[in-house]
Amino acid sequence: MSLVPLCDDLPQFLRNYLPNAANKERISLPFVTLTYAQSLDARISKGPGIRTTISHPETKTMTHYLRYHHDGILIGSGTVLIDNPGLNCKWGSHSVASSPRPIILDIKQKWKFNGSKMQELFDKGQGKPPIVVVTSGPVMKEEHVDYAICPVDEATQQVDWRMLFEILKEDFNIRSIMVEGGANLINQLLLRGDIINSLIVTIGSTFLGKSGTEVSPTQSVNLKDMTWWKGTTDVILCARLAVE
Ligand SMILES: NC(=O)c1ccc[n+]([C@@H]2O[C@H](COP(=O)([O-])OP(=O)(O)OC[C@H]3O[C@@H](n4cnc5c(N)ncnc54)[C@H](O)[C@@H]3O)[C@@H](O)[C@H]2O)c1
Ligand SMILES: Nc1nc(=O)c(N)c(NC[C@H](O)[C@H](O)[C@H](O)COP(=O)(O)O)[nH]1
Repeated sequence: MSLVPLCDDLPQFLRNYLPNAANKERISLPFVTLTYAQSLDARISKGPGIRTTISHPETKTMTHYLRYHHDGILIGSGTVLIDNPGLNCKWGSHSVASSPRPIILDIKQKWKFNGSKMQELFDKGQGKPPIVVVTSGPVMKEEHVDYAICPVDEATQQVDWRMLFEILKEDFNIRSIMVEGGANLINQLLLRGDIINSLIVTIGSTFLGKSGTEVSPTQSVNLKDMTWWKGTTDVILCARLAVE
C-alpha cells in the first residue's frame, strides 16, 4: 500500500527532534526517539491482540519519514507477535537502503522471522533483516537474523536499556533508534529521560475505551521543549523528557 505525500510543513516541524550528525558520533549511546500513536484516552490499541489504526494517512506517512531518519526501529515481543509488522520505510525512494534495521526485543524467542511480513519484505528486497535481542546464544538460529546478546536482570528478566542501546551501537553500528512500542516498552522508556532523546506522539481524535491497551507510566513525567502540529484529524506532539 502506498503512502499519501508528506505534509509540506512536517520536515521543518520535526527537524529539531530527529537524530543529527552532531550527537551521532560523540557518545557511546545511539540517539533514541520514542514514538507512538495514541487515542485521546491514552490507548494505543483497542485491546490485547487487536491491531488498531489510530493515525490518519498523513501521520502514517510521518511515521515512515521518521523510519527514513533512523538506523534501527525497536519493538517489543507483544507488538511483533500481535501486529506482524513490516517495519520498512515506504517514504522517499522506498529502497531497502532507506529502511531501518528492525530490532525485536524477544528474549524468549517466541517470534519467528520465517513466515513473517518482515521476511516477505526482505525477500522482495524491500526491507532489512532483523536483529533479535536475546540473553545468551539464540536457542534457535534463523537464517539472515542477527542476534544482540544482552544480559537480563535475574529477578525481573528485563534487559538494562542503557546496556542494550550501547550494544546496538557498538556491535551493530546502530547510531539512531526509533522505539515504536508497544505499551510495555513505552511505559518503561517514558521514565528514561537519561537515554531517550526525543518523544514524538501522534494523538488521534478518537477514544478507544477502557479495555484498550493503555500508555501510562508508573509515575508522573514532565516534558520540556514541547511543540505541536495539527493535521486533518490528528495532532503530533514533539518534546523531550525532562530529567528530574
Ligand atoms: N499505536 C501505536 O503506536 C502502537 C505501537 C506499537 C504497538 N502498539 C500496540 O501495542 C500492543 C502491544 O503492546 P504490549 O505492551 O502488549 O507489548 P510490547 O510490544 O510492549 O512488548 C512487551 C514484551 O516485550 C518484552 N520486554 C519489554 N521490556 C523488556 C525489557 N526491559 N527486557 C526484556 N524484555 C522486555 C517482554 O517480553 C514483554 O512482554 C499491540 O496491541 C500493538 O498493536 C501500538
Ligand atoms: N504510527 C502508528 N499509528 C497507528 O495507528 C498504529 N497502530 C501504529 N502502530 C505501530 C505498530 O508498531 C505497528 O505494528 C507498525 O506500525 C506496523 O508496521 P508496518 O506498517 O507493518 O510496517 N503506529
